[in-house]
This record gives sequence, structure tokens and C-alpha cells, in this order.
Amino acid sequence: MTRSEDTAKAVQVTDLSVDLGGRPVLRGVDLQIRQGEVVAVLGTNGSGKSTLIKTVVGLLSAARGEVRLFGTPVPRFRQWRRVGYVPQRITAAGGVPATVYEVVSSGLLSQRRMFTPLRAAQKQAVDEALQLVDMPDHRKDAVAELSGGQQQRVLIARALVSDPDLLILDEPTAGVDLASQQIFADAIRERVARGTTVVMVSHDLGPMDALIDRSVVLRRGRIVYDGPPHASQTHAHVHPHTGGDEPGWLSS
Ligand SMILES: Nc1ncnc2c1ncn2[C@@H]1O[C@H](COP(=O)(O)OP(=O)(O)OP(=O)(O)O)[C@@H](O)[C@H]1O
Repeated sequence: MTRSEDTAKAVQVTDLSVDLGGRPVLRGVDLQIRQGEVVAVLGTNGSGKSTLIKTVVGLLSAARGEVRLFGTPVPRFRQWRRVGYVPQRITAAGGVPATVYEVVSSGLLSQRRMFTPLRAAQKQAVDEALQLVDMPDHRKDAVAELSGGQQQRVLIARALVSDPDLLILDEPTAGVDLASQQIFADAIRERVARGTTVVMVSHDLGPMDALIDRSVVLRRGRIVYDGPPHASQTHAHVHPHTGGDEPGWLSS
């Protein structure tokens, strides 16, 4: 594979195995995501979706195999500004009192420049992200004092503020009301039109459903389906033991 083909892949997961608590959670996962694709990661509770996402963003390490982002192995990847990540649950405040504005603006700064004041354009980007999730009136509020759905909206704003090339979303709209899900889907649609790659875990895609062009189903730490969204979304929630000869289903 040439270098340019490598970098045309936003995410390359090769023979990835991850162990947690001494137990294999992911086993031999292969997944290639081209730039501009919108991929849903589906599967029952405990199938390994969050573990895969966390390994892709470098929060967990591989026992075997590797993950590359834009052609670079994750341990050596430094362009984190190109990646927006919404975790499954609130971790943004991390026990430290932080305002909505601080959490969203942290999406603009690499660790090294954490305490550099924001430039005017960056302030504007934070304001726009807060508008997008309909939270401008809460900019000075402590994140810890918001409702769960409002906290999730803050995390969405943080992921969108840097206008990343790759958005990695772990149940981004869990607990978020339908109107806000729609706003979020519209924001994602607009970015997808500009070429942003999206990888999203969800149990209920809601208004995001129409944006998905491929889905991947995990079962007990392995990929069992990789193909067009329709069939997989049906099967992911029905009986995991079917599959048979339909396209996209892989033998496990
Ligand atoms: N820190 C940990 N230590 C040990 N086992 C873990 C740890 N985190 C997750 N696991 C186990 O790994 C498996 C996969 O968990 P993971 O969170 O990736 O699943 P998931 O598909 O995202 O589930 P859900 O749909 O419920 O969010 C589960 O069996 C879980 O118990």
C-alpha cells in the first residue's frame, strides 16, 4: 500500500486485540474507514463498541495489532486537533469545577497550549458551537450542575468546535431530547458534506440514521457484519445468531 493510500484512510484497525481486566474484549478486529465515510458501530451491550472507540482515540492500548489515524500509528499520532471525540458519558469536568465555556474551549486546545488565551476567531468558534447546541445562555454555568442531556450537548459542542476531520462519537445523543438530536444531525450532515469522516456508536441512531453509509456490527469482541446500513441495523437488534449468506455478514 502506498503512503497516499494510507493517509486516505482516516482509520485503519488491523488485527486488533484488546484485553481488559485480564480478559479478551476485542479479538482480531480489522476495520478500514476511508475519509468522508459515515460509519455506525452497532452491537449488543458489552460487545466491545466503546472499547474499540477508546482504543481508536488512544485511551486504551492494543494487546495485539494496531490502530492508525490518517496513516500514523496512534502511539505516534500528534494531530489530535484533527479528531473530535464525544465519550459515552460525561468525563469532561473530571471532578474539577469547569464552566460550559471552559469545557467547549478545551476542544480547541492541545494539551500543551491549554492555558494560552483564546484568539478572537477561537472565541467566535466557541460561541458558534454553543449556539449550535442551543446552550449560549449556559456559558458561565458549571457543567456538573447541568442535566445529563445538557452535559451531553456540551460535549457535542466541544467535539464540533475545532471543525475536526474525523469525528468519533460514542452514543453522542444518549439522553438528548429529539429536538437536540435533530440539531446535532443537521450539524453533522453539514460537516459530512464538507468531507468530515464520522464513526459513531449508537443504540438508537434517530435522526442520524439517514446519514449512515456503512455499518459494522460487533459481537463478543469480533466484527460479524460490515456492509450497507439497512440489513445490519435490522439484525443488530434482533437475533445475533443469524446472518447466513447475506452480503456483509462475516463468518465468526
Ligand atoms: N475496565 C474494564 N475492566 C474489565 N472489563 C471491562 C472494562 N471495561 C469494559 N469491560 C468489559 O468489556 C466488555 C465490552 O465493554 P464495552 O464497554 O466495550 O461494550 P459496549 O459494546 O460499548 O457496551 P454498551 O452497549 O453497554 O455500551 C464488557 O464485557 C465489559 O464488561
